[in-house]
Amino acid sequence: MEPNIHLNVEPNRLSIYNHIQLKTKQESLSSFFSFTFLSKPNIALQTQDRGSITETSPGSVHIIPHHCIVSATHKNILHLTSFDQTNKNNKAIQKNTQTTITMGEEVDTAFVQAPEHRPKSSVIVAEGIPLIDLSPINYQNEDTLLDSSIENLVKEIGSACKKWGFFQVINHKVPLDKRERIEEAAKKFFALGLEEKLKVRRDAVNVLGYFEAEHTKNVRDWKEIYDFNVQEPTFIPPSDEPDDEENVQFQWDNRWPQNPPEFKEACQEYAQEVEKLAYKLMELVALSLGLVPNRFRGYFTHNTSNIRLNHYPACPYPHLALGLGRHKDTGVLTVLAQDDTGGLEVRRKSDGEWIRVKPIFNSFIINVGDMIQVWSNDAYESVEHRVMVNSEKDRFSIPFFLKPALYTDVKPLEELLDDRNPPIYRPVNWGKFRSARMRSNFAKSKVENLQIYDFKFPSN
Ligand SMILES: O=C(O)CCC(=O)C(=O)O
Ligand SMILES: [Fe+2]
Repeated sequence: MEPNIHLNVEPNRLSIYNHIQLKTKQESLSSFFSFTFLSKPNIALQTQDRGSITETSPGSVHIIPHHCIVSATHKNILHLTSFDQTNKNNKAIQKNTQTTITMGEEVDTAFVQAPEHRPKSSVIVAEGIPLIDLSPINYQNEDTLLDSSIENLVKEIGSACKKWGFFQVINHKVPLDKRERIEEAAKKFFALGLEEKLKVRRDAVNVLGYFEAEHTKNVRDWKEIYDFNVQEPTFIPPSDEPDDEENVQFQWDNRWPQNPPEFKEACQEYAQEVEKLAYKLMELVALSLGLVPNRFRGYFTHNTSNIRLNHYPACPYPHLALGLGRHKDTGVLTVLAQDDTGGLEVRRKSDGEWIRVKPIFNSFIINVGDMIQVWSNDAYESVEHRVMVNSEKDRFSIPFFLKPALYTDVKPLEELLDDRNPPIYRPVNWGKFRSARMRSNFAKSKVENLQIYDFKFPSN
């Protein structure tokens, strides 16, 4: 019987990658494929029976069993021959079917990280970031926290902020149903066709909405996002000089999609709950620095806090790209809900290793942003983190970014300073800092974007 090659070409949704399933018709053990690669290397061959992957080089020939999946990470011209070997009267008969196919788009180099920033194949999860139980604050009815009964909790928060800049919390009082509702709404939104999502696309003027081309440190992230602001609509500009160009640059209105219909409500209800948690955490942070619990409250009257919905699609080259490149959060504090896929990595302060944050059901990941670093005069540092992608599963996450009013001049807090601890930062105008950082997220730019250390006084 003549063997047949069945080609089943399945382009990836982002159309960067092709998988081709090859099957001989009769699937007998004596049928094989032979491949000749005429173009670039980096085809992965995966035989379904053994699941092994072989890297190949141009021009090589591979004979493999009757059923396999070929994945190309570069544009490849592939000459395929399938043949059936049967032994008739001790004579090998070889019947060939030949096909030539072109498969795989080029890897889009915009997504490719420099070798030193690519994910490692081994992942460290051993000693994770601290897990903190917030139940002690749930017994308090007062508006602001009372120091005495939560001494240990305050210590735990302080030490996590110092050592890691990151921790996870449980028993946080954000209702699970509200979280599940926004997670569902996010999934439905991202599942819409691109044309639909582009109706609420962010641009250089409208800074909120959908965006699929975010760059971190000049490399494109493997993700799509949707941003909305928690507080609408008062925006008091960064400076009161009417001619200051920072004042007119951006349009801050939320841009709600029509679909799914419950999207806006799900987002707003969740935002209220997670915002309450963020303020409680700020009280704990204040206490841990020896400040009065409501020390930070005033900065958030006209806050610019926002929520981001992140969708990281499965990626055909997770060894080259990142869902989100290494970065520090610019705001005050981040409260992040990640799903059960995993992928967030935190730079361990003690040795610079990347540590994977293990997903824990119904927990939140909290991290210190650049503004706490400045207020605390470096007692608590904003720590680098990044997101790995994988080739099998999409990942969703929802960070809430607590951010002050645009006009806030953030500077080391007087109460924390003395002769031995002089201020190491000059004031950072939040609105201007944020604008400068946002401009760099749209596309590749020639200069490294503004960082918080640019505000440090020169050391002698
Ligand atoms: O998706 C994540 O786990 C992290 C997201 C993040 O770090 C960010 O959006 O700033
Ligand atoms: Fe982040």
